[in-house]
Amino acid sequence: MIVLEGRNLTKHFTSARGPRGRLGRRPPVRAVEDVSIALRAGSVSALVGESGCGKSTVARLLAQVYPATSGDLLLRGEPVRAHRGAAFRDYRRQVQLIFQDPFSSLNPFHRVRYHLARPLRIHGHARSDEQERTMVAELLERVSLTPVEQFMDKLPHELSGGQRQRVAIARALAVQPVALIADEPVSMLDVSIRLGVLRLLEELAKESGLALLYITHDIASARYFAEDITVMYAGRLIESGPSEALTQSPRHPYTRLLLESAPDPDRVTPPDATRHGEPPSLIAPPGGCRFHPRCTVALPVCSSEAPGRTELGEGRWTHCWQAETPDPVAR
Ligand SMILES: Nc1ncnc2c1ncn2[C@@H]1O[C@H](COP(=O)(O)OP(=O)(O)OP(=O)(O)O)[C@@H](O)[C@H]1O
Repeated sequence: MIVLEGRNLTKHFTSARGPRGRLGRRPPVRAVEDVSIALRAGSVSALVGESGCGKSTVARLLAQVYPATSGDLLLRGEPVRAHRGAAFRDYRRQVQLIFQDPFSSLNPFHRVRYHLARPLRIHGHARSDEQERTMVAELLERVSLTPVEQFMDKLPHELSGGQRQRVAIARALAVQPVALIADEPVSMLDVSIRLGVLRLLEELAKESGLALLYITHDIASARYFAEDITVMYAGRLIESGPSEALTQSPRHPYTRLLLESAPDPDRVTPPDATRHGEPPSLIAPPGGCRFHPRCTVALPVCSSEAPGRTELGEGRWTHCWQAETPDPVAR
């Protein structure tokens, strides 16, 4: 069941720097253009792309941290219209965000107990002190911070990075959301503990029926954890499909580049993500397909017209003029 859906989401920011145009206005940063994405109950989806491609902006649009320039949100199939008031607050409760840096999202002066009890109180889930204590303990157990008594009264700085991220996850769960958007949730954590936090998120999605969006620059981890992957480049979606199929036979040259650049223990020479150049500016993105200046198999049409969406069957699609060519790179 689709829990949360963004349809044709577009976000243009007013840029604070750069030259002004003829009317004295600065051109907008076209951070997100025409992004459609659907999250399913009990399922992990991944949104993958390089730094600056607009992933965090998509996360914030889905969580309604700020409004979209255009496009629609649907929660359980119902269009979301409230941008303030009780219905808006309820939406913000149901769609929770987990950030990259758990330290900055926890108040350094408050103990773990406070961080978890506060949302329980605000949303009326705990009606007595005793119920609150029980619920805080349950939340800590759900994120495997046990024995719970050891963690209740800790301050954020007394916890490891992984433990802090688990507290942030528990806090998000406290308000009983239907969707969780995890924006690079492990990229600031020690490599040795990343797997544990990702497994926890996966378990929570499966057991609690949460719809989980895992946002990452690391397509290798997305392949491992997510059922489906959507790839983003310079503000636009370029390819999507079931993780295994997409990573086994990528159809967009950019997805192929991402896979080639991903860490691979069997490869002798180190990968070079910038082999085909750098991502473009989002103030003046290239015309046509935004990837064409970096694409090794670009055709003349790629620089003049943006490719529409080609359905490839079995839940796969891509935006590429050569979508139907089996392997344009190998030609
Ligand atoms: N509030 C803002 N005002 C102006 N420009 C912004 C704002 N937020 C993001 N941008 C710009 O929008 C583009 C996309 O940023 P975003 O943070 O969504 O990318 P990202 O893929 O999440 O990158 P990273 O992984 O580095 O966070 C960038 O060019 C960024 O500078």
